[in-house]
Amino acid sequence: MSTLTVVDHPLLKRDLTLLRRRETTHGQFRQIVAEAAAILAYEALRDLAVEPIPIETPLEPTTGYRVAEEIVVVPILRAGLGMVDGFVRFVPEARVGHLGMQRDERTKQPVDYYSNIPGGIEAARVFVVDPMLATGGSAVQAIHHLKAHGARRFTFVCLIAAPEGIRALQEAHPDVRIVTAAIDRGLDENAFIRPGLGDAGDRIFGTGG
Ligand SMILES: O=P(O)(O)OC[C@H]1O[C@H](OP(=O)(O)OP(=O)(O)O)[C@H](O)[C@@H]1O
Ligand SMILES: O=c1cc[nH]c(=O)[nH]1
Ligand SMILES: [Mg+2]
Repeated sequence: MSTLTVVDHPLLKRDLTLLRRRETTHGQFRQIVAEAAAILAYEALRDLAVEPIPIETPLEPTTGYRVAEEIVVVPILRAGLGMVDGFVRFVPEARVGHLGMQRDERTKQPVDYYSNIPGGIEAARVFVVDPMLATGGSAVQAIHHLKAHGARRFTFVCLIAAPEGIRALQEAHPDVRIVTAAIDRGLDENAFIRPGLGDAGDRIFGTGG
């Protein structure tokens, strides 16, 4: 079974509180999502492989380290886009793929509308980012799609997960590590996470009225 990490950090608790609050503007929301994503990235990248390299300080030769793995970050559009900058600030060499998916409001099933996956993904560490893991349908389908492109090593990074989404993702893809800032109570009749933060995409981009 995959590992599930709930990142416990005081700044993340503060950020999540601001994201949940109704009165937070979309400008503030976007900035806070990026900051929270950076804190999550710090934890998600904890086991990144590094290799020793010889370097010279101004005083003498010594041994340094460089990242020894290919990294691919894949946001699930739209809302996942809000997490990319926070994530890649630690790994500027990462490639970024894009997967466009939108939940059908009636069926709650994800509908694919875009895919652009970088080559060489077979050997890469793939970090799929999306603020919300609700039913899990979007995450499950995204990872099926990436596996069909040859990807093998995954971490799914989100801000808020519902227990239903965690179960669905773990059942469909037991090999995928999940990193989240919070696990909420559950889904409502519209498959929205409660207490949640509302529609993440609309709140990041200022859409939805
Ligand atoms: O776990 P699920 O039940 O699949 O729900 C989660 C998905 O719903 C939201 O995207 P949405 O479909 O609202 O698209 P958007 O990012 O364009 O707003 C969210 O960003 C996830 O991708
Ligand atoms: O609570 C939810 C569920 C799906 N998508 C969101 O943006 N929020
Ligand atoms: Mg949305």
